[in-house]
Amino acid sequence: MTPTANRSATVNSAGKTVLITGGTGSFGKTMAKHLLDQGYEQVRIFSRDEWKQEEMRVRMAEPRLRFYIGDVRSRASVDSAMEGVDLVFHAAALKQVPSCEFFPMEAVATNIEGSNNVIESAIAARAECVVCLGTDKAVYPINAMGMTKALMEKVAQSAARRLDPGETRICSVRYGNVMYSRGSVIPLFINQIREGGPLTVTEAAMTRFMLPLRDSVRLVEFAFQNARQGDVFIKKAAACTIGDLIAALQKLFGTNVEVQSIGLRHGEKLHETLASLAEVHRAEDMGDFLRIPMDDRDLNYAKFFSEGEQVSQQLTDYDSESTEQLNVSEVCELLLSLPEVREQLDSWKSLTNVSSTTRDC
Ligand SMILES: O=c1ccn([C@@H]2O[C@H](COP(=O)(O)OP(=O)(O)O[C@H]3O[C@H](CO)[C@@H](O)[C@H](O)[C@H]3O)[C@@H](O)[C@H]2O)c(=O)[nH]1
Repeated sequence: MTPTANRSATVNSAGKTVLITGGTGSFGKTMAKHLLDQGYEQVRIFSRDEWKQEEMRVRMAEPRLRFYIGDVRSRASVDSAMEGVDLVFHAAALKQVPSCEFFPMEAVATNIEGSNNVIESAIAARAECVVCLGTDKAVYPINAMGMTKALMEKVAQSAARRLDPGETRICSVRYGNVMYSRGSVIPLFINQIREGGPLTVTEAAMTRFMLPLRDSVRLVEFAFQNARQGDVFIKKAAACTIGDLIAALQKLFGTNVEVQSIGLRHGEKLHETLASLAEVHRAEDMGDFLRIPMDDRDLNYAKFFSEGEQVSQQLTDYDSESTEQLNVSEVCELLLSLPEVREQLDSWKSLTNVSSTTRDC
């Protein structure tokens, strides 16, 4: 990989309309606020849950925000929100590993067919760019969530391959665990600490990439500013073990609650991979980001045979075991940079009168 400078094309937000599918989730809410701050003309939130939309409407009280009830599984409902849209951030998905294991066809319907609906609708409406939000679990996938998100990338690239220059640009991003996202382990552990334990650990040696929500917004923004047809972007990220995450939380909250081992859940990996060796080989190093270009050969493989790719022996997968590892103090620092964790700590301190904790990590 040869590093190139970060290119951040300046984006003219004036007069632009953005559609965010799954817009009431953690990513959607943060991205919507960011886009409004950037001066976008209209931000459309597309999702299934009217109550979450109502909450967001009241809390943000912003006339440039528009709400559309719909489901990516229904092309008609996507089409009705797509008219006049310039940029699409496709975040709607089934993301919980265990539930996708038990209901794989639901994951197929939302993550694959739903993504196809969003992409085809955007192309038909002549949108400028679609960014599909993916996951590290799509690389060497072993669970239904990762498999369906891997196929979302393939659907995006097959559409990208048939488009002409000047038509809608289709790209994807992959990221690892978003810290404090809904249903994820950090809010779960904090809750368990507040209730006096036990902390349920699957496997202390497991590693996960740790990405603050603000970095997922940066990644998506970087993607639409820099995407060429069919690209996949990742943001370089540090990782830590789940054991160190627990140690950091105990340290911050000044507790020593019992830790109970529950074993790996269905479809879990010990370590996650953001880019496979073959992808690292093709990737363009863009500073904090990697661009993985799509393989744009057509079906006529024979003519490329003599140019077959050689993968260097020195390269490895870009995974959560070999990336930069955070120690307990560094995990504390990262946790303290999250407003949600600081809020939890403040209320915990006022409840317990514990003055120990935090800033001495
Ligand atoms: O009670 C628990 C629950 C989880 N874990 C571990 O904590 C880590 C993180 O778990 P979790 O926050 O549930 O995330 P993942 O299962 O890794 O998947 C998340 O991260 C993905 C990106 O990699 C997203 O796409 C998914 O939506 C999101 O659920 C994993 O190692 C789990 O084994 C525990 O130790 N104890």
